[in-house]
Amino acid sequence: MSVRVPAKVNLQLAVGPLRDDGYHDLVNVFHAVSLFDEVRAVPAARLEVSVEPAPYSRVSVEGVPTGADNLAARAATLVAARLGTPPAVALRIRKAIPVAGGMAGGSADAAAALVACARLWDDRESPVLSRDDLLELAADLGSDVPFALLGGTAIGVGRGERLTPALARGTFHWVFATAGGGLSTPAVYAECDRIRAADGRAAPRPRVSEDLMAALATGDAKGLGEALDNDLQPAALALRPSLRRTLAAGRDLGALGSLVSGSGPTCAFLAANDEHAAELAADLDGAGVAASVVRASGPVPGATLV
Ligand SMILES: C[C@@](CO)(OP(=O)(O)O)[C@H](O)COP(=O)(O)OP(=O)(O)OC[C@H]1O[C@@H](n2ccc(N)nc2=O)[C@H](O)[C@@H]1O
Ligand SMILES: Nc1ncnc2c1ncn2[C@@H]1O[C@H](COP(=O)(O)OP(=O)(O)O)[C@@H](O)[C@H]1O
Repeated sequence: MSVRVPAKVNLQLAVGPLRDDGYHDLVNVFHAVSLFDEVRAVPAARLEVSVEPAPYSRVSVEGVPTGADNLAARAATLVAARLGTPPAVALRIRKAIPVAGGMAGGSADAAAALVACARLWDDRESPVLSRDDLLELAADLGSDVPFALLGGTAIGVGRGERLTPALARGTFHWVFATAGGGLSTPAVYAECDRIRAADGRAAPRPRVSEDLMAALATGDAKGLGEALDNDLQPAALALRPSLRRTLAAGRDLGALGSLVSGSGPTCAFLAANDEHAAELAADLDGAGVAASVVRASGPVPGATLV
């Protein structure tokens, strides 16, 4: 059982105030891009996890847990518990999504494991677990996991787990600049709170950008580039100042828009078309402002059996 699952970039990440439960209310416009992890689920005596870079990928998998705390292993355990079966599976993860890069690679692997294990253990004719059940299990695993199941382009509210698909026309072409070493998501949210407190600014109520929605609905890459917005970006830049140079290089090289993806440190650049993306990727690579440069397009579907 093999499942392919995409990375995401956040087209808009509007962060509201810190809630009592430690999370922030968001408007999170997710966009799935064609950079894929693959999770293979093979029946085994007990739960096992292995993690390796995907062929031709330059992703470092150092530090990714291979025990019960791997998000894919947690997903398998949840599915097994719901179906009353032992979690007897070996999960073979091949990563092309940067680790701790703000592209939700761990969440992607969790979504892939949910789909693979449900397929392995659930009744094919009359499944116990519906699509909604899987979305619920996904939300228990993490705020970004439901979107990795859904894919496409979608607006997430609440913690980011309550999704509505967004109308999007055509294909958008992206270039991603990865950084050596990740950023911790909780640390970036905490830095965002700290900066806001120091500025004496109350967090505004998050709202969807109308300009962004219009650009998506009409397939307007230039409009989309101008509407990209991430409230976590100042915090990511404070924690990793070198990203300023990366973003500036992309802008100078003619990207239609640039931003830090989610909590970073991966930077995303929007190109006008495929050819422009190829040029931009080569130029960014030459500028020496990133650990690696990869191209991808979106939207693409969520976790899919292959
Ligand atoms: C920032 C975003 C943007 O899509 O993604 P990444 O850049 O990490 O991929 C997400 O909000 C990350 O979602 P995810 O990585 O699933 O986070 P979770 O496991 O649910 O939460 C990890 C921690 O992030 C913080 N968190 C997460 C979501 C949210 N709405 N408010 C928060 O404050 C909390 O400190 C929480 O303890
Ligand atoms: N399958 C997995 N792949 C990647 N990281 C994982 C996985 N399971 C658990 N983790 C842990 O989650 C952390 C965040 O991973 P990731 O989802 O790649 O980043 P981000 O939240 O920035 O998108 C990693 O540093 C790692 O310790």
